[in-house]
Amino acid sequence: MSEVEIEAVETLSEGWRPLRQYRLRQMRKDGRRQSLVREVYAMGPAAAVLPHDPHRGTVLLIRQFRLPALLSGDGPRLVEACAGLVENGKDAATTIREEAEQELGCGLDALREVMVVYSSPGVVAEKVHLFTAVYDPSRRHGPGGGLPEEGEEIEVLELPLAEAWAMVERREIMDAKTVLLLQHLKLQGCTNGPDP
Ligand SMILES: Nc1nc2c(ncn2[C@@H]2O[C@H](COP(=O)(O)OP(=O)(O)O[C@H]3O[C@H](CO)[C@@H](O)[C@H](O)[C@@H]3O)[C@@H](O)[C@H]2O)c(=O)[nH]1
Ligand SMILES: [Mg+2]
Repeated sequence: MSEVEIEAVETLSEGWRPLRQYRLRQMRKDGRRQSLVREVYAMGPAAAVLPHDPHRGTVLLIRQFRLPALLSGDGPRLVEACAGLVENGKDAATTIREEAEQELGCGLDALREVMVVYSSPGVVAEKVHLFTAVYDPSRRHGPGGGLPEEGEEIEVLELPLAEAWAMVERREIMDAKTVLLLQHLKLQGCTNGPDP
């Protein structure tokens, strides 16, 4: 008998993404088995990128409407790294280049995958691929803004890395993937590293 046995799966909701309830048997460390019921929001992978200009020490971020943040007493707009859901058989790198075009109006140069993180592993199956990228101001060819037909209204922010980090400390940036990427860049220095 394996460590986890799923006995039944029920789809509770077929909304934007399915919400499923799992009934399972799980082995504890002492060998005893316990029955559990767990609900999981069935999200696929996602990707996020923090573009930085090593010559000017700046980063590109976005500000967009986020209902869950509003419901938790913040928002209604959060400052975040550009991000998107990985769909239609694309890989994370292709997805994030397209999202950068749509949301930031910017082409990306060297792209580096620095981490893969679960965004909320107790509830959501989503893994987020976190990238840094070098950008040059000459690659900013449009206003960005996202897809109005999907309700997106995205403001692009270009800030010195030090100012973005000060916003984390003032709790003006509270999105986990964005904090991780800013911290990574702060630790490694806003330099122009080679492609992997
Ligand atoms: N969250 C959510 N989005 C919806 C829904 N219906 C439509 N959408 C739209 O689906 C699009 C998703 O846009 P992407 O750019 O692909 O994703 P993202 O919102 O930037 O992705 C980020 O948020 C996700 C949660 O919504 C995260 O899962 C992901 O990691 C990332 O942080 C948005 O236009 C959003 O408005 C809904 O019920 N829920
Ligand atoms: Mg997005």
